[in-house]
Amino acid sequence: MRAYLLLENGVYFEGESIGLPGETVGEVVFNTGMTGYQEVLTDPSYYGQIVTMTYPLIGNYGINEEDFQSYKPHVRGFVVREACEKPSNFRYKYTLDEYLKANNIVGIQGVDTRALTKIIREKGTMMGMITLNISDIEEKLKAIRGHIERDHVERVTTREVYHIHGSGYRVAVIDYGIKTNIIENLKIRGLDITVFPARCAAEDILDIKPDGILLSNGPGDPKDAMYAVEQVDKLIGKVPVFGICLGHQILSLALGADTSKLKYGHRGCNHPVKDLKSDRTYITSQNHGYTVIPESLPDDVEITHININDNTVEGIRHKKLPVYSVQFHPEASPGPYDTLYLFDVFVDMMKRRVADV
Ligand SMILES: NC(=O)CC[C@H](N)C(=O)O
Repeated sequence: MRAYLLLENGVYFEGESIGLPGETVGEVVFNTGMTGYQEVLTDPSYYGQIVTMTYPLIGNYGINEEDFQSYKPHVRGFVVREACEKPSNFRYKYTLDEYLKANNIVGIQGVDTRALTKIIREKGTMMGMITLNISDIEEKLKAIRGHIERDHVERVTTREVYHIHGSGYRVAVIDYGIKTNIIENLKIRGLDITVFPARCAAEDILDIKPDGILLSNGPGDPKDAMYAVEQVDKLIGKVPVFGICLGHQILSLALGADTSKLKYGHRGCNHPVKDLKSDRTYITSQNHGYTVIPESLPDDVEITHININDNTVEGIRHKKLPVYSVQFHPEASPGPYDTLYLFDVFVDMMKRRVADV
């Protein structure tokens, strides 16, 4: 079946429908990972976005039961050059097309994803639509341009508080749209985990007497989650706080800094990030469209990591309090394990604090 990807500037691409044959509107972004499409599909941070993969063959190792980053796909739409119909992998359970169909995700293949990516790189991220016909293009452009969403985090956060028993330090996790592998990395370290919804109150978190607090990744503009910023502000200085991606942005806002939108974001598995203290460069997994403005950081907060490609802020730390965060994804999934040690830094902070008290 024929399908189209229509961009808000009127440019469109013709292709073939994959997944649910239908119509969908979202922010069109690109991911440069050569693998990891299953993790990308199910990462809640992509909620509301039509994701295009720049690697031309997607689905070649299928979809398995082990690599999901949440219980369902959260992308608004999926764009590929070629969707592989005959995957080959011992873990493979579903083809990409089967998985998209089973989860009502609209997709398109046969798109010149290189040309599409060049447009986004030149003009910046824009809204778009996957649709089965473009006969009434003006109407569709109106729908695309008028599409506004502001409650991304509330759509993906947990509804209820839940607990995962562990024998180690007690960690409160605020779920803004958390990826499974972040929880997995806390579990591996034996931590006792309580996960709270995004709209939880700081008092409820402090009630469980946590040894540390983790602020998760999540979708959308951090400034749409000012309710979260207000609560995090009350938590700073109480116990160690570790922020990842959206958690890093929310923490930065709570510390008094400001954020802005990047032209086309960082999404992929090979973004070089320099740890300014050790002077080492790590290869990181990234998925973000917003960034912390360096000049806006208060004096008592220092930049710990920068992106080597564009010098944007990739990590911060409070100079006196046990508070730090990173813009990239130390939990990988997809991507390299270079920065898993950041979870050990968190455990160390809790250890030192407990020893101090
Ligand atoms: N992965 C994330 O947590 C993304 C953070 C935020 N939604 C951004 O796009 O910048």
